Amino acid sequence: MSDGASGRYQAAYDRSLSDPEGFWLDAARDIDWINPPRRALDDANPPFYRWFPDARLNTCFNALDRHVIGGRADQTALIYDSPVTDTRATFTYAELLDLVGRAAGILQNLGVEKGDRVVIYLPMIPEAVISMLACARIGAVHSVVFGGFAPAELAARIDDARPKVVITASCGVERSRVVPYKPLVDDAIRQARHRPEYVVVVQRPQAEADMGERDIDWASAMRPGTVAPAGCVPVAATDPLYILYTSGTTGHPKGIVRDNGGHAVALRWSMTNVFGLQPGEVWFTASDVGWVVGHSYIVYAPLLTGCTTVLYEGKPVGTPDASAFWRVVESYGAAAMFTAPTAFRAIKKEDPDGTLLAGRDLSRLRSLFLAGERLDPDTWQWATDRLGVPVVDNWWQTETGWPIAANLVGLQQMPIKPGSATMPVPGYDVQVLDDQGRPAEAGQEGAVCVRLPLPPGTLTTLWGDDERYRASYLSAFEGYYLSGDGGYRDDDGYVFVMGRTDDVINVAGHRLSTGALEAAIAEHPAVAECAVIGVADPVKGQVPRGLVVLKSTGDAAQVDEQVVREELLDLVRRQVGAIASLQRVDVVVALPKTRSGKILRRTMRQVADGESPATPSTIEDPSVLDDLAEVLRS
Ligand SMILES: CCC(=O)SCCNC(=O)CCNC(=O)[C@H](O)C(C)(C)COP(=O)(O)OP(=O)(O)OC[C@H]1O[C@@H](n2cnc3c(N)ncnc32)[C@H](O)[C@@H]1OP(=O)(O)O
Repeated sequence: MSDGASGRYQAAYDRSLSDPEGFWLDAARDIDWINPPRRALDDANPPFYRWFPDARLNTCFNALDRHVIGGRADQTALIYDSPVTDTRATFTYAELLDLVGRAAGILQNLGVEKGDRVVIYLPMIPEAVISMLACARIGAVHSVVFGGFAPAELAARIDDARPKVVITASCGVERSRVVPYKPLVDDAIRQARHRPEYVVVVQRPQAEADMGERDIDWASAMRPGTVAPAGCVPVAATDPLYILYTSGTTGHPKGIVRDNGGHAVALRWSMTNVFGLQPGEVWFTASDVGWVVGHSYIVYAPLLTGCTTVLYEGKPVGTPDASAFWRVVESYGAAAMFTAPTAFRAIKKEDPDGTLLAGRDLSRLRSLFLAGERLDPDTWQWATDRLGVPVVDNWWQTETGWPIAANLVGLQQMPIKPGSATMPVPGYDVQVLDDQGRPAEAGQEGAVCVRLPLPPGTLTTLWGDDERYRASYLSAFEGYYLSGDGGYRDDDGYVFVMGRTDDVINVAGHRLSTGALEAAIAEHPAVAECAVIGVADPVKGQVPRGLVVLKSTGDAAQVDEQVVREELLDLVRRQVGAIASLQRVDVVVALPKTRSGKILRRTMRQVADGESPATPSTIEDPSVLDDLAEVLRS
């Protein structure tokens, strides 16, 4: 081990694995409990572990009420900064508590009770934060769906979560267009088998929505005096706080279940020990509340810590230019910022010399954190040179909810190695395993796994599907959580994560299933077979590319290939969403497959990325791959 992995970090890490009870019961002291935990881990039913099994709390109380009671009533809790609507607003802890209490009261009046689900399909507006906390306040389970998903994807989530209420807005505002959300919700409910009882609508002036019988106007319902604020409903630490859907290898999304108690303890601990933030400081995460980074580090962790959090409705470039982030950091005196590498690649492309930083006072910024996809060394170097603060890569997933590997600047900053997320975070016993499940040598690539039990705050199961949870994550290697990412650890124990080992792709930090994109393409009547692969892109990391084989008989045989290509691009946008837009579609004669019929997507991706992979020994017909090489490399 290098000096970097000694001292405070190593002591905390070792204790977290040798004495998880003591470690996490100590961390739990930073949370206000109704019944404090006497035990940390319940391991009576492996592989289903539960944290703080005898404790009760309310997550919203910890995020709001206790700060108001404890003297932060007049401190800004939330800053809303929206360059796309030219709006800025601030909410103190007392104001946010008042709004959340009223929103929770509305939900209760609509019959939402502890354990009921509420789907939230909102853009980056304060009502998104208010709605999440309102659910937490009454013990309801929220499921936020990213606004870039199309109605069919929203419908799949509605059918799985079976919400009593959907909360939406009349529209979202993108860089160059207004996206009406309400018609998308109406369409999704038409497509879904489950019928939510009510849709609560935040009307925005950029595009007002038509209201129907089941629709409730947010502003009228929230008017002071109209609704009694709801109090905090006690829940078990093991009760679900939220479901967040993520892409798996098939088209059917996986509902990650997060509990209340483990989540509150882990996020509060991470905010100070991983990210180095203290109560009262300003924190800026540029992501979306529809992703786990938004859940954990726009909403819950900063508010559980008593920080001020920035909710930014804009882009890194184009709203209005590549100085947008610097303006926000300067305006609010952010102590740290968190975003995805793709955002920095976009800024670097627009302003390679960082000229737009000139004259900006970023003196309060101590660190920049980047996660959501691999941080390439070039982008790390560019950000480090321009900002002059530690640029900290951290690796984690929707499933874990908080970092698995990071440079823990709050606990002990370690030397940075570009391309590495640094060391495993306390609580995570990270192991790289070879095909046979044996520990890989230092420097040898393998499957990045975490020995069970996972620490508090990580997924407890998949919503309504324990068996899929087991099959997806726990069956590859007995006693380990399979992350789905490949990578290695070097001689110093540093973790290098290189990318997915399955058919999940990462486009601009958005995790997408090639299966979902292929399902959309397969709906076209002229398509006989198809494959989607993620190919390297200098800004978005990866972009999806389609390869289709057309039917050779019947009406479909007469189609114009160019027309089909355009229809397929449109079909994917309509079925999955704009974030999944195919970079291009090629019509090919055949797709390379194994003798058992599995399409060789990984091999095609490697060829498309300019690599020369060995032809797999299981290939059915090597000439198919040879014939495709030119198309893939084009
Ligand atoms: C560690 C755990 C995790 O991994 S959690 C996931 C972390 N990932 C992230 O935080 C995502 C980071 N990426 C981003 O924030 C964006 O991609 C950034 C970098 C800002 C670029 O945004 P943008 O230029 O819009 O490109 P994009 O590829 O995201 O979008 C493509 C098309 O989709 C649209 N879109 C996007 N968001 C929405 C939305 N909320 N509602 C409606 N539409 C949306 C965009 O407008 C864009 O459309 P178009 O193709 O231009 O017509």
